[in-house]
Amino acid sequence: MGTVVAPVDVDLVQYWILPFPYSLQRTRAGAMDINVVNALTYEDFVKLFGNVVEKCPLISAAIWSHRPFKDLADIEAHITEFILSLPDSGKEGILRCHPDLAGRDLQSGTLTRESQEEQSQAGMTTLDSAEVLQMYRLNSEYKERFGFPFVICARLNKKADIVGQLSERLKNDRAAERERAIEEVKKICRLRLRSIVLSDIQTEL
Ligand SMILES: NC(=O)N[C@H]1NC(=O)NC1=O
Repeated sequence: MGTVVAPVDVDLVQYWILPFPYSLQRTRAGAMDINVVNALTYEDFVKLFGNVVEKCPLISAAIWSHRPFKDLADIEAHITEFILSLPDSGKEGILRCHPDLAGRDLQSGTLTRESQEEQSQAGMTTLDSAEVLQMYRLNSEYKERFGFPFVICARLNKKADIVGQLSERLKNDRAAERERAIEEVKKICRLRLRSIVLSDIQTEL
């Protein structure tokens, strides 16, 4: 592991991120020790950050080349740059890696851990049967229209907002909606990154 360089006015505490065998060190103020992240092999980096964009470990594998990172924001900036450099088909590919909200993966228990937590936080796991049917119909209509699933940062939206936005965004044209959905992917990514390295800090966008 690399040398730990800490500001003089903070204590470093050991911080375990399960199931990864690393103790990332952080300051009392919550700042990540970027040196520890920069010392990760690419295998471990991808294990740790591989799902910050849902089911797209290629992105963290790609941005590992940009080490050393200055800080968490720098990692995020490289992820954003990578996503924005993709052609439209690549951006739509990223969207297609996302599970529907309240969809088949949720019903069958096959969501990723992150997505399960997010969907649960947004109330998607406690819908009644009429609400599940409503989500199914809106998701199907959306996919039929755009060819990719409706994506929204579930941790920043409650059930009613999600239904409202799903209906509203159906009115967009495909290009505008692709960009809108990628903005949501960036928000999801930002919160996932923060919860990996700053799990006790309240986050806001
Ligand atoms: N479809 C969709 O928005 N999926 C997601 N959103 C989110 O915050 N987590 C997800 O899996």
